Amino acid sequence: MVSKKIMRQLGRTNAAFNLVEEGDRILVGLSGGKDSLTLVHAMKEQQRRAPFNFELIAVTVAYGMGEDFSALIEHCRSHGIEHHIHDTNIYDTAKEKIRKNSSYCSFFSRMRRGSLYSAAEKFGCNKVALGHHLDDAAESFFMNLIYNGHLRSLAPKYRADNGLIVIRPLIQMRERQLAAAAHDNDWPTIGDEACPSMRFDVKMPYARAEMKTMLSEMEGKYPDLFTSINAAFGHISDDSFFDPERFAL
Ligand SMILES: Nc1ncnc2c1ncn2[C@@H]1O[C@H](COP(=O)(O)OP(=O)(O)OP(=O)(O)O)[C@@H](O)[C@H]1O
Repeated sequence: MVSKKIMRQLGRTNAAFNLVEEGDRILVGLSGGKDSLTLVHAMKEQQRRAPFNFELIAVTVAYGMGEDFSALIEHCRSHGIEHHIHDTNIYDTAKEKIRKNSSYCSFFSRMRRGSLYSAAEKFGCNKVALGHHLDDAAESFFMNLIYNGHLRSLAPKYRADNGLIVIRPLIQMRERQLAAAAHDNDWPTIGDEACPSMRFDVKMPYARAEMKTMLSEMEGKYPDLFTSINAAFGHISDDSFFDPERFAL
């Protein structure tokens, strides 16, 4: 069961950004981690409660490295969640294509996103739901600020180049809330070891880990940090920066 608090926040985020709409057929990206498992259960509950109809299917992208998804398949079956494994050869492609020193994680993330989009087409879905949360949005924001010189985060909803709408229903929730949901329900979660980048002998993505540490130190000092980040992401004075395209005058 997904907590009332999560369901309430899901409802608020949905209402604010019009995420799920009548007649949608939504592909939920299910890695089997705590976030996407919570997402699929929360959306299933939302489907039961919504005064309008929409469809949900969960899809797991397999990288072609002999993953064992039997526990995840059984979990979905026993909870009445339509679930498909989308087979790919991303792992082999990575071995051939990846440039030296490029980030394995971002390579896999790009390839996986492409596969999720093809799966959405194959299953006739108009939206793709991802399990990113507020901690992800804050980490992305600071990574973009510090490493790329770009003010940028993760949108709750956007249209991809191919026309598909991507939604992030958990984007205003804390990672620890989602971890607690998975733990309290005893869901069989797949951890980071499932990411194929772990199989390559390269530097791990330190940047994100560093941002996590930095944010947790800041939160120690400013306990309301994430409440403020959530508010700030919704209050943007874009004419107060230096972007010539955004000057109000
Ligand atoms: N192998 C996969 N198959 C389908 N969807 C995926 C897969 N990996 C990630 N996703 C989707 O992309 C989102 C973001 O992926 P990311 O790798 O940042 O998170 P994650 O740490 O895998 O999250 P989770 O706790 O859900 O596993 C996930 O929440 C999920 O919706």
